[in-house]
Amino acid sequence: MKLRELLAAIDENIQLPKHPAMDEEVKGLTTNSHATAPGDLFIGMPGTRVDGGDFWQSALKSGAIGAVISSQAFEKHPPTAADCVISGTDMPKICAQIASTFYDYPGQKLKMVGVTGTNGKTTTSHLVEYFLHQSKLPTALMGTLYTRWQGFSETAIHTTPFAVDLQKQLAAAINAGNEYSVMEVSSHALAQGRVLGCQFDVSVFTNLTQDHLDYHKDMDDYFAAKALLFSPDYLKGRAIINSDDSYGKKLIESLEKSQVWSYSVNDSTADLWMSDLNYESNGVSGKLHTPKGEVEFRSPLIGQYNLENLLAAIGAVLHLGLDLQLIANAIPQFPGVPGRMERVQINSQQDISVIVDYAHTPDSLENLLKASRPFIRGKMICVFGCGGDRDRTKRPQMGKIAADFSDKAVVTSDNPRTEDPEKILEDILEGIPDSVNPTVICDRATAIKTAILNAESGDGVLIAGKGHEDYQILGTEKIHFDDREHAHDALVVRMK
Ligand SMILES: CC(=O)N[C@H]1[C@@H](OP(=O)(O)OP(=O)(O)OC[C@H]2O[C@@H](n3ccc(=O)[nH]c3=O)[C@H](O)[C@@H]2O)O[C@H](CO)[C@@H](O)[C@@H]1O[C@H](C)C(=O)N[C@@H](C)C(=O)N[C@H](CCC(=O)O)C(=O)O
Ligand SMILES: Nc1ncnc2c1ncn2[C@@H]1O[C@H](COP(=O)(O)OP(=O)(O)OP(=O)(O)O)[C@@H](O)[C@H]1O
Ligand SMILES: N[C@H](CCC[C@H](N)C(=O)O)C(=O)O
Ligand SMILES: [Mg+2]
Repeated sequence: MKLRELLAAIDENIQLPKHPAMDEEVKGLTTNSHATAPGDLFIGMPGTRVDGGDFWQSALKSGAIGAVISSQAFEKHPPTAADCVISGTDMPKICAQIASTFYDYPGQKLKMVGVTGTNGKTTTSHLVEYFLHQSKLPTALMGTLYTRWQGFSETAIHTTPFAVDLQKQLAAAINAGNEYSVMEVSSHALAQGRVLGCQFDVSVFTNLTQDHLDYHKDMDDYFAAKALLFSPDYLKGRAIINSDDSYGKKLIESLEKSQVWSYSVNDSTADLWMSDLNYESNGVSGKLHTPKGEVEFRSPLIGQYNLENLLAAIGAVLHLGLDLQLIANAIPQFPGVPGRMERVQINSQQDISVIVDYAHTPDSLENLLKASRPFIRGKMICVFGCGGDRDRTKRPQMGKIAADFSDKAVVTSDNPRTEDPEKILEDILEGIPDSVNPTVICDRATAIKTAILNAESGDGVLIAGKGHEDYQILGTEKIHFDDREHAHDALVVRMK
């Protein structure tokens, strides 16, 4: 596509330069001046540290045929007539418009499900993917763990990719024969307009509890970002919303009634709800009521929160036309999600249960501990930490929750990033009452080993915070680290 045609996609009133590059073919798009290849169009994005537009000269030097940048960057570094530089004001929107046009509007062609909320996005989107696959509908999944579809899987860098990568991946998904896409949409992505240009047939809201207050000003600001997924810019179909959540209720009130299917674990006024509930140590069973009929099912997923994820996913796929009985029949075989309540079991003689889980917020940690209690005969030992360079206010809260809901808290490092790991531990310990005596071991490998070796027969060791992650970020370095491997090795030593 020629640069002139591509820029016509921008709905802002921009001034196009009289430059021969305007009639050149654009070979690719980039938002990173360091990764610019000859023939690219460089899009300068204002970030939290710098304005990418300030680097247009470097991008042109690397072979970009042109650059689209913010008006601030344009004024700061005015181009000459020899440079093909265009300026605009709403850069996220401009970037999304260019990216979706360049990749031929994949976000409008696929049937799209977007899942947002503080917790449960990865689990819910895996359930949606699973049900669509059970119905033989080719589906792409994008989220925290990976972008994948049949025959393809790539580890994700962000939960929600930036616009250029996102549109490129959606186009690749279509090329590979996919008709559906289910994606986690983070609040960062919504605040930064990463998914503009996508039209969602279903938008799901799981819940809103504290996280990311390093990035969002306060909870209202955080909620406003999440709520964008339900605005006409994004949502073209059905909103599936958790009405047991207070922010979910608020969201429902802001939307047309006919647009929403609410879900609740026990409120019969919701569109999807459960009766005859029976929580068991290895799952939950009950009768599901939906706008498309009623059905009984048994789910292998533990805890009320996973039932909520299931209701959200069922609502989404019912709206897409899947058969309710087929869904109910498929639930018992759901294989689970890596790093979510994942058991580490080395053999049948193992005398303690060990579970790795991605709980890294106050709410998810509390949920994990409450949901695990019924199937642990002995004491519940919770190994956890908090990420560095992220919301600090959740640290003492998580400390208090671990103290309140487990029998032994083992406080350790998560991903310290550029913070002093000992300082993060201090922040966590501030929330732990004086009457409680936690074990504090900064080195995560040692903490896991100590917890597993000191546990008594029948105890349960819950290792929270990193789930599927196979790395630890220390400073700016990323080392290989997998909770499951460390737990496995410690169990081998224990069972010798
Ligand atoms: C807060 C946030 O989203 N930050 C992202 C953002 O970084 P930033 O705002 O600091 O970017 P910046 O350094 O100011 O640069 C701005 C622009 O200038 C460009 N640039 C910069 C320097 C240069 O020399 N040349 C150049 O072109 C950059 O490529 C960028 O496009 O843009 C970077 C590059 O595109 C991202 O890698 C970075 O993600 C950071 C690493 C991150 O950790 N993000 C997390 C918080 C995140 O997005 N998480 C959510 C999930 C949250 C959840 O669990 O719900 C996610 O969707 O993954
Ligand atoms: N619906 C839910 N409500 C509360 N907690 C949940 C819910 N679903 C999962 N959890 C807990 O939160 C953790 C993370 O779950 P999941 O990965 O599905 O959420 P996510 O929203 O994708 O998280 P992230 O934003 O970090 O990608 C799980 O390991 C579990 O402990
Ligand atoms: N998506 C989450 C990941 C947190 C995982 C945890 N292990 C940490 O490093 O804090 C975030 O961006 O806050
Ligand atoms: Mg996720």
